[in-house]
Amino acid sequence: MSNTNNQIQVGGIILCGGESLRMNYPKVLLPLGQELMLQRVIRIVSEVVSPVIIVASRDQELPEIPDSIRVVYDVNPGAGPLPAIALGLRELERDCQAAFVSACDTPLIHKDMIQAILSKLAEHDLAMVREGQWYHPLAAVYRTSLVETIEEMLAARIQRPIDLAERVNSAFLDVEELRSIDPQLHGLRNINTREQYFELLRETGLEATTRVPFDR
Ligand SMILES: Nc1nc2c(ncn2[C@@H]2O[C@H](COP(=O)(O)OP(=O)(O)OP(=O)(O)O)[C@@H](O)[C@H]2O)c(=O)[nH]1
Repeated sequence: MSNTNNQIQVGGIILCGGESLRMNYPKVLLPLGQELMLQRVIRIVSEVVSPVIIVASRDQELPEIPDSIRVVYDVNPGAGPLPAIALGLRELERDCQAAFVSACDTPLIHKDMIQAILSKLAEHDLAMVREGQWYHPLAAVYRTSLVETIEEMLAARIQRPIDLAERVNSAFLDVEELRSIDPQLHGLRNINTREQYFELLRETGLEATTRVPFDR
């Protein structure tokens, strides 16, 4: 397992405190074969970085997760990704110089994509996937030293991760570059609706081994 980037320690932060409104079912608990969605994302992210922490909402149900995975809870539930990222960076700052940040709803995330993002960091403060005019702040690596800047932004009610990317020394991994290792960009595909979930089960062949918790 490699968890360093130019000799720095890189941890992982998985955000899972969203409301899952479009799914109308907790995404972290969605079965995918023998695993639940969050268990799968934890497994894959943990293959590349360590330690891995979860940022959750205090009242949400979580699946069983390995003892090595710490869970921290949103201070203001539903405040969105940037406060959750700040919380995760604070939690990791003693052990790590940077953290790979992921959503919990990108089940096809893979090792090669995470490593490609980490390799963009070099001397930058942040490395993020860019898709045309869109950015993927939850497919990105952030230095833990950014936490003060993020907290200042939040205090000024600036909440968009892209505003952070524009303020600091950022590197971008263009999706076209990513296509050389992941032509369909599976690693970025997020599952928000039941339709997308069923499509995923069909396309991956997981349908046969998955006990779906709601009617089709
Ligand atoms: N800890 C934490 N995670 C969040 C928060 N908001 C979103 N996330 C996570 O960020 C990722 C992307 O979230 P969205 O795509 O907006 O999904 P969502 O909020 O879960 O679902 P919708 O309610 O359908 O929008 C998911 O992994 C969410 O769990 C938050 O306020 N706190």
